[in-house]
Amino acid sequence: MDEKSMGYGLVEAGCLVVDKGRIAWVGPEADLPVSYAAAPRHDLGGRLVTPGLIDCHTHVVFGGDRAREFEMRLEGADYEEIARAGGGILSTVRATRAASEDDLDETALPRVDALLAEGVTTLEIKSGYGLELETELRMLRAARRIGRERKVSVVTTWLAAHALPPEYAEDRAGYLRDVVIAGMERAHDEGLIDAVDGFCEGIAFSPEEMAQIFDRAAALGLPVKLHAEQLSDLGGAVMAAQHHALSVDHLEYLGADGIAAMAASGTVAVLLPGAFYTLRETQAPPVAALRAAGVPIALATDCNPGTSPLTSLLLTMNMGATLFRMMPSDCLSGITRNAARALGLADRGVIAPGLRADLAIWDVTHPAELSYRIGFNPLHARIYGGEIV
Ligand SMILES: O=C(O)CC[C@@H]1NC(=O)NC1=O
Ligand SMILES: [Fe+3]
Repeated sequence: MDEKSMGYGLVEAGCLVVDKGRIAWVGPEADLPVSYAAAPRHDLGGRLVTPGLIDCHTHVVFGGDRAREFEMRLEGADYEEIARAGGGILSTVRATRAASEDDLDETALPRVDALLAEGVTTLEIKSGYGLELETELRMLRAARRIGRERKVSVVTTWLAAHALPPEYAEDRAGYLRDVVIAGMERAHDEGLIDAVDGFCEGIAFSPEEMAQIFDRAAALGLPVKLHAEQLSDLGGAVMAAQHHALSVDHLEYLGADGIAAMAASGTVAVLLPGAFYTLRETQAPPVAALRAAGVPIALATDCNPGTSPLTSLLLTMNMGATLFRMMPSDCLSGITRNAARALGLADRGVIAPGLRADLAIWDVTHPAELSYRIGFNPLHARIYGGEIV
């Protein structure tokens, strides 16, 4: 089977030139320009080279864990019983509010290291477990610190519109005004956020509430993205596309109007099979309709303690193929080119001259192995900004 015909864009017997952290040239070794003939060489032994992996949707910074809740669900407890027993998002909020920046950094690093071990070179990290200003800011400082402590690019996202905290149970408008919007302005002033997100769902925030937040984000020059149509179709994707969102994420219940709006706005569909799997959801996102409409499709771990305690983009690709029927070449694009697009990053995600030399080198005989194998990591080496790390 001709691998090129499977949409990988493979270059056989290829060669690439790295200069000052950027890709200077890429192509068949036989075509290497003479000017590079004397450059120092690393023989990769014919191994597969892909762009470095990009996890474009994670909640990897948080306090505590939800393992007991996992047991309760298996014992048959429903969402209400778990909430009454102090479970759910708000149990992570309590643990995160009680955690210092050091605690948040130290507990996130093992999760981040698991992702880097599979070739991740860019990582998106959201706030959203503070639901009050100081903790939201502390989460984001921990996220920025991870980008200094590890050879990885960290992109941060404001997600105070994740859930309504108990202290605002009777005052939604006050929470949006005094925490979500005022906090977004403060985080932006401190250079702590690169984008704004929200959870648009019956148990969280409405499209109308999210539109208020997105209007303010646009005034600050911040791009937006949205968790939408995960459990129902409230029209969040249509609203997000009307606000030129970088991406809309989850999308199990996305309808034709949302697909059309995303196609028109160039918004990326970020699919999160880890949450679909953990919640034992039965409604898969409309992958074929998204492809037919030309909507770029990305995949991400959605690493979070409640619905997707997943720290493997390789397993995420396998789930995208097996659960959502995506082709392995589309799964690979979903964690490279389209994931970069979901973050608004035009300088990575593809191996091309001028782009960052963020690369992953693999011990596989066929690119499809990256989606095919379950629980096996064939990474040979990770290259970040042109350096083997
Ligand atoms: O349960 C949690 O901790 C997060 C749930 C997670 N957040 C969201 O917006 N959708 C989800 O599945
Ligand atoms: Fe999420």
